[in-house]
Amino acid sequence: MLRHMMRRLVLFQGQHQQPTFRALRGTKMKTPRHSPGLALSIWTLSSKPRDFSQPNSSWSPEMRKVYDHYNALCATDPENESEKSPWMKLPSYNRSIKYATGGIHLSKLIQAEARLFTRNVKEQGATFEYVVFINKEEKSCVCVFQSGRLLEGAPGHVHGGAIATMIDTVTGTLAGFLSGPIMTANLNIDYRSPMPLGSVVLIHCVLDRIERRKTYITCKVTSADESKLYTEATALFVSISVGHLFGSRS
Ligand SMILES: CCCCCCCCCCCCCCCC(=O)SCCNC(=O)CCNC(=O)[C@H](O)C(C)(C)COP(=O)(O)OP(=O)(O)OC[C@H]1O[C@@H](n2cnc3c(N)ncnc32)[C@H](O)[C@@H]1OP(=O)(O)O
Repeated sequence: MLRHMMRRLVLFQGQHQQPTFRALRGTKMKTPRHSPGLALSIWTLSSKPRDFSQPNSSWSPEMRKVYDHYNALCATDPENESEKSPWMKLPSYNRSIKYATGGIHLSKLIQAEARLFTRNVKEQGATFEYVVFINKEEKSCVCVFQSGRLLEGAPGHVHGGAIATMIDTVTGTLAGFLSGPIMTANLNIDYRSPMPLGSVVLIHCVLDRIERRKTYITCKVTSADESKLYTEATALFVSISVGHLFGSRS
């Protein structure tokens, strides 16, 4: 049954689509088309998992302020309803499989105890608090990230591995949004200044280019007011078939 359901995963290509999923009848898995168009993966069942990117009591006033700023950009102007905002807030689940409609059911069948690295601690605010906003027209995104006390590296500062995790997550989210199922093939990071623990930073990512199965993303991490540069990175994601994750490359 599981194999049958996995076979029904297909890719959906369409400019300016909201991240909703649609039942398709294809039985063969397809690899994504490699244009900068937006691509989303789909399953056939439907259900709504918990969105971890909603504001919570651990958020500092600064985190809330920046979130409110980008959230407002997502709203459609009531005086010009025909013009939809290019910005959208992405939901955030505790397993990537849950992005697919029906994924909440599959997540109970496939390694039910597994959790996304960045969403695996119950205590709010202790590790990674973040929200990703995508700009569909610019093929870019901004992540508002507040680091928690359990992410310490150098005293009082965020661990470089935690920063790398967030860069991988946000560049990977943009690449996945644009190109469908992908895996990180290469990540280059320059740490420019130490990031204070507990601070709110912005992770800005933009599509550099897509070449065949390769999606290249560039990334900058700055302070919330964008005056200070913390980190710069480039990332390469390679499109995969779902079979790549389940032992078959067909
Ligand atoms: C609304 C929905 C939004 C979506 C919302 C999703 C949200 C969800 C949140 C979580 C987001 C987390 C994102 C984290 C994602 C990981 O962290 S993934 C974990 C870390 N990565 C891995 O474990 C990958 C391990 N490596 C592999 O599996 C394989 O090496 C790869 C990367 C799939 C490539 O293997 P392959 O498919 O056999 O491809 P291959 O033919 O070797 O290479 C294809 C092309 O890529 C090039 N290439 C491959 N590797 C490299 C490399 N290292 N350097 C340079 N070039 C390379 C090749 O030269 C080739 O180039 P061309 O010939 O086309 O020019």
